[in-house]
Amino acid sequence: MWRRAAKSSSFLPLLLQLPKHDASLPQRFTTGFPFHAPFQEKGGISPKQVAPLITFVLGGPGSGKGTQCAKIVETFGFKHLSAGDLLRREMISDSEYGSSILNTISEGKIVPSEVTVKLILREMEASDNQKFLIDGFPRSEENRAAFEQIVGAEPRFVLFFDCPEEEMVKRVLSRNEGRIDDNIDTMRNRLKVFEALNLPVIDYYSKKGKLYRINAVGTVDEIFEQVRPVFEACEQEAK
Ligand SMILES: Nc1ncnc2c1ncn2[C@@H]1O[C@H](COP(=O)(O)OP(=O)(O)OP(=O)(O)O)[C@@H](O)[C@H]1O
Ligand SMILES: Nc1ccn([C@@H]2O[C@H](COP(=O)(O)O)[C@@H](O)[C@H]2O)c(=O)n1
Ligand SMILES: [Mg+2]
Repeated sequence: MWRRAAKSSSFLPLLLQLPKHDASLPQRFTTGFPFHAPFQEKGGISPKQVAPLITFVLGGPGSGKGTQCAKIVETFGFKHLSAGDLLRREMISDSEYGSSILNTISEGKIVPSEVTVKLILREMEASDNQKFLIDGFPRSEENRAAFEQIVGAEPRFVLFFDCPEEEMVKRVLSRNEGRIDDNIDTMRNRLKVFEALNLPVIDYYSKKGKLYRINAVGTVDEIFEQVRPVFEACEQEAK
C-alpha cells in the first residue's frame, strides 16, 4: 500500500473522499480494469465493455511530453491526460485543497498519489475514448503503485523522452505560459525530483520490456518520427 499524507495535510479532505479498492466488487471493464463500485452505486457511469489501452508518457520537465502528446492525439486519436494539467486545473478550482496543490507544484514536489490518481480516473471514466495517453505520470513508485491499486490496470507501453538537462532548462525557461514552476529555482528541484523518483520508475518499465526510449533532441517533427512507429506497431497489433 502506498503512503498516505500525514494527518495534518490539507490534502486530507480529498483523500477521505477516495473510493477504496475492493476486489469483491464488479469489474468496470471486461479485462484488467477492476473499477470502483462507489460510482456505480451512486447511479453513476455505466460499466464500459472494453479494457482501455493505456500509455504512460514520461520524461524530465521540459523534455517535450506535452508537445509530442498533441501530435499523437492528432495522428492516432488518443485521449491526452496530462497529470500536471489536471492538478493545475484542480488548483485553480474552488476546491479546499487547491492551495496545497499550489504549494507542492511551486516547490517542484510530488502531490500525494491518491489525489492525482483520482483526477486521472475521473477523466478516464468521463471519456468515451478507450485509448489514453497519461502524460507526466507515474512520477514516482508511489504514483505507480497507487494507479495499479486504484485503477487496477497497467500501461501497454511507456514512452520516455530522454533529454539533456541543459536543453530541458532552456526549454522550460523560455516556455512563457505563465506556469508558477517555470523558474530556475523550481526547475532545479524538479530535476532533482525527476532523478530521484522518476528515473527508478523508468528503469522499472525498462526491466519489464515496456519502455520505448525516444531521443528528445531535435525538431518536434524529427522526434515524432521516432514516436510514430511505436503507435503504428500498436495499431497493427490490434488488427
Ligand atoms: N523538440 C523541441 N525543440 C525545441 N523546443 C521544444 C521541442 N519540443 C517542445 N519544445 C518546447 O519546449 C517547451 C516544453 O515542452 P513541453 O511543454 O511539451 O514539455 P513537457 O515535457 O510537457 O514539460 P513539463 O513536464 O514541464 O510539462 C515548450 O515551450 C515547447 O514548445
Ligand atoms: N504525477 C504528477 C504530475 C505532476 N505533478 C506536479 O505537477 C507539476 C507539473 O507537472 P508537469 O507534468 O506539467 O510538468 C510537477 O512538478 C509536480 O509538482 C505531480 O505532483 N504528480
Ligand atoms: Mg507538460
